[in-house]
Amino acid sequence: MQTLRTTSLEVRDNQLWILDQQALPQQQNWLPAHTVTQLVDHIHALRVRGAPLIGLSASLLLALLGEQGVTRAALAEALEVLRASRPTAVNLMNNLDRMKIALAESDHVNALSAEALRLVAEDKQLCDNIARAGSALVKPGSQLLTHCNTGGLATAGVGTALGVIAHAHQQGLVKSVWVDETRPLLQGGRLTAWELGELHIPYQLITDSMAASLMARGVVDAIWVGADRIAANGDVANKIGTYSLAVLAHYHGIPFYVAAPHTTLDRQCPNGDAIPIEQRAASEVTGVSGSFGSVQWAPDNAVVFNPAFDVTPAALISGWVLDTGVVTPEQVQEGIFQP
Ligand SMILES: CSC[C@@H](O)[C@@H](O)C(=O)COP(=O)(O)O
Repeated sequence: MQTLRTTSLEVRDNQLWILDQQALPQQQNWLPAHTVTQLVDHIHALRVRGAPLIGLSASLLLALLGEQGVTRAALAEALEVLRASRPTAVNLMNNLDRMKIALAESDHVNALSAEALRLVAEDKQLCDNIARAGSALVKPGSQLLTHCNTGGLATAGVGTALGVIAHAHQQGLVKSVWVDETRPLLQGGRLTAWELGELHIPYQLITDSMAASLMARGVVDAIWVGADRIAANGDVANKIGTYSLAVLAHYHGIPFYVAAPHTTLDRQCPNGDAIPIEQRAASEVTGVSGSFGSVQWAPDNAVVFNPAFDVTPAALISGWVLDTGVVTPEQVQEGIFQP
């Protein structure tokens, strides 16, 4: 396969490499993702993360394994192992459905490579389209708030919600960005803060619990988040804490926008209740770990509940900004996402 490089994925010497998103921003470590076991391990540990990126990494690895002569039966098995690596982000399943069709072709090796490269190129384009569509909603001088990480690290392009913010900033529309640190794994504090710094976009990092008081003070003009799955009724699963922001935005009369590519849509999923929510290890809540080591503050026997995502009901969303344009609440009510 040709050499390829995105912010956090690289194909070099016919092997896949990933930028370790758990070590960022203190360390920029490129790690091998040469086998299914390695990639699944990276995905579980969130070294590879973000809805679009998970799907793209899995597709590229399958294509590379095909080129290395792995049998069609073993590739089919690998595809299912990768599909099961994380349950909530539907981009993984949607991308792998396309890879499965390629795997069934007579020249499956070339078909897999072509499809994986197409998925990467498409994702880049989808991000650009989202950025353009979304920035038209940003008012001049805006102070925006975002949650988790939805930038170039999480996609093959400029990102989704963060892509909108970056594009709007280029147009001179953004005054500054409030970055939720995003407990428990700190994707905001580690990754979004780093990406905004690289892009020279003014930001202030806050703990998640500070968002309400900022809204009350009138210093948040709009909230922009990404999505891991959009159900047919418009309900959205995204990083835990997103729902709280939507409730707060509704109370304070602040627009709440979700930016995502069409690969995040699940028309077969009727509503948010049907979205599988990943539960994660207690250790993520009892302490924190990273390139600096790990710290535990909770008692050893602390009982923990740690859902990675929550569901924001469609009624709290002001607009779904897709690569195809902005979808309004009225259109969602009329069933635009229905199968
Ligand atoms: C463009 S990324 C969109 C979502 O995947 C993002 O908002 C999110 O919730 C990521 O969660 P993560 O657990 O870090 O993979």
